[in-house]
Amino acid sequence: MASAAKSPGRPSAHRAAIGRSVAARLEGDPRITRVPIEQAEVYYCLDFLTDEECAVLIEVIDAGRRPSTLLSQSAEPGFRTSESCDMDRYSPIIRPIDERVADLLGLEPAHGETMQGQRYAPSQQFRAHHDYFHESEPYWAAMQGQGGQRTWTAMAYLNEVEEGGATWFPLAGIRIPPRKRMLLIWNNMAADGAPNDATLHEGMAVVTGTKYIFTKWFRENRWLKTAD
Ligand SMILES: O=C(O)CCC(=O)C(=O)O
Ligand SMILES: [Fe+2]
Repeated sequence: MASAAKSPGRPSAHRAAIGRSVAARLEGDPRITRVPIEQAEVYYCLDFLTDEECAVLIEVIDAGRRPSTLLSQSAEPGFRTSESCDMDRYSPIIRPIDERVADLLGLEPAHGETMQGQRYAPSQQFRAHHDYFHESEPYWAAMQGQGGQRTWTAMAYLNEVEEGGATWFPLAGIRIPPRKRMLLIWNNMAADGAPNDATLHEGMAVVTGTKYIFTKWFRENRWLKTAD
């Protein structure tokens, strides 16, 4: 997930096809709006969650939170200071939400990694990074056997944040302030199926309040090992 490498990966017809089919599904959904930028495919769905779902998800995150981790060993201190929580996809609370996200995108739930909750207290942040894997990094060999590249990201905001905590895409030139119940969705790949550098994004530091989100990353192939 380091952001410095020059060539993060090669074009892929398979990923390009996933990109086209998800984009077509999102474009055909009246609840979804595309952010008007050319550099990347970014969409949002305003009231994806109910207030009740947000409240329960926050409880789950608070009960299971631990310091967030990074794949890349080379990140500087302070790069990702939030707390995270792996959410049990088979729990009666998480499963329907998890499957609703996959259905919205038209992707197999089995391609989705475990949903991750994130909590940011004041000053906590996740500095600019890509969600896709850099295919020149040592971790890539292992990732290929676990579903391959990350294609789409879906991220939900679970509360209003008093100040700070926007999701900033510095290369695409957009800054999304947290908005309770909203799902933000983007394609980490370019039209040719190669990683899209313009999807670089940052979870900006929270200034006042606490920020809760969940993140759902989808792989190009099946991520779940077991039949479900
Ligand atoms: O906190 C945010 O707004 C961004 C989080 C993020 O980029 C991630 O979890 O991959
Ligand atoms: Fe991210």
